[in-house]
Amino acid sequence: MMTFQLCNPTEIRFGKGQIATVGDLVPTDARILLLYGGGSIKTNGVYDQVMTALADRPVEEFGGVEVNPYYETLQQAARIGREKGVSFVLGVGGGSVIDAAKFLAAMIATGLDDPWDRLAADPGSVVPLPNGAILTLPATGSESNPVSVISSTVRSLKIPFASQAARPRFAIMDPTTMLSLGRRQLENGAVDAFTHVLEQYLTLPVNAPVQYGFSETLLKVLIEWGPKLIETRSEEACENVMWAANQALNGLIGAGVPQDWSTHMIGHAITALHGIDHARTLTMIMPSLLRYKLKDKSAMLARYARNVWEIDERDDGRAAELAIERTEDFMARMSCPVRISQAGIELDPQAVLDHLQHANQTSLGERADIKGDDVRRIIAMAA
Ligand SMILES: NC(=O)c1ccc[n+]([C@@H]2O[C@H](COP(=O)([O-])OP(=O)(O)OC[C@H]3O[C@@H](n4cnc5c(N)ncnc54)[C@H](O)[C@@H]3O)[C@@H](O)[C@H]2O)c1
Repeated sequence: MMTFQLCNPTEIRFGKGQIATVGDLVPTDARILLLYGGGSIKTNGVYDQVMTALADRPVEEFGGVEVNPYYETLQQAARIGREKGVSFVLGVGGGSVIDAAKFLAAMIATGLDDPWDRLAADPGSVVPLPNGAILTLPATGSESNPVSVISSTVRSLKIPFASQAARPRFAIMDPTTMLSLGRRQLENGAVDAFTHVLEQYLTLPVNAPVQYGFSETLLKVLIEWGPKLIETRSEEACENVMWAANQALNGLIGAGVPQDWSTHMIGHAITALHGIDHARTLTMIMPSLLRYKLKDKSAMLARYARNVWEIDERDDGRAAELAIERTEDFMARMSCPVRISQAGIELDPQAVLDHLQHANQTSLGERADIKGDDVRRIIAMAA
């Protein structure tokens, strides 16, 4: 196992009715900035639940955070936050809003009107305001992890920023908030969580049976309950997908193991260039990337084939191929594109490479050996 440090101080409150307890979690002297997105929280009752729970507390609001949140919008929110003397940021929404809340907490703390370069250079150098999360869409794990993925229109970039100090103080996860989600968002959520597990699991094998066993359970839960969630939206399905998506990216399964993230970095470039939903950019790239790296990843792919897909095949290479086929089938069953053309776009590989260059992501993968020409070949395979 590789050495690791793991500290996840986010307090989780999971289950129906937990939003009512948010007042116990925000410091009593806090001036709160409630951050939200397109307004679904105002029609599905979540906003009312939050405001009722915080009825006697000073709350400022900022709505309109976009899907794939824009830095330029957050600059406006930061100005308001500073003017109003905000001391706590509460993100209520999906991964976009929660990423935005964490990043905004750092932006306000810098005291700068344009802190992009400072935060891009070293996000951990800023002690952000404390923040909390009320999750309404399970997918990203953002509610208890240190990452914010932020887009900039001015820079035409979408990049991740990671700061341990930005982890939310608490994450409230009420699976009943998922009942107002559209089918596409549910599909996206389940496959996004699925790819998060794969990017931490399908790498170089090390001595990590705990992490691998946990990953395999999460994958099996998502394979079973993802389609059930779409078909039934049952209470059980909402609970299982919400909890699996959180556990998929809260630091635990990635501790002590090599990680890949190349599909995500290419996917971020595709969203920046074509505005495609995050999860769908992953499914259109990942099967081809796994095929391209089949040899390097064959030991873990073969383990995945046997332990997750129950493929009875003695030859590792063949088992790996079959596991990729099953992965692709699962993504297609979740109505996600597994080829770039299925998303109706023409992707310019050079534009993707330029994005990766600007984002300082020129050596991808667990071995840092996926370079520009490899990305071109993967995109050609995924066409
Ligand atoms: N922080 C991380 O570790 C991490 C990991 C993966 C992805 N991301 C980023 O997260 C973003 C995607 O987040 P997401 O997939 O959670 O989706 P999202 O937050 O972008 O939300 C998608 C849509 O669902 C709507 N929505 C949210 N909750 C709803 C509800 N309960 N009812 C009805 N509508 C609702 C939103 O308003 C939005 O229109 C991307 O920018 C992606 O890059 C972050």
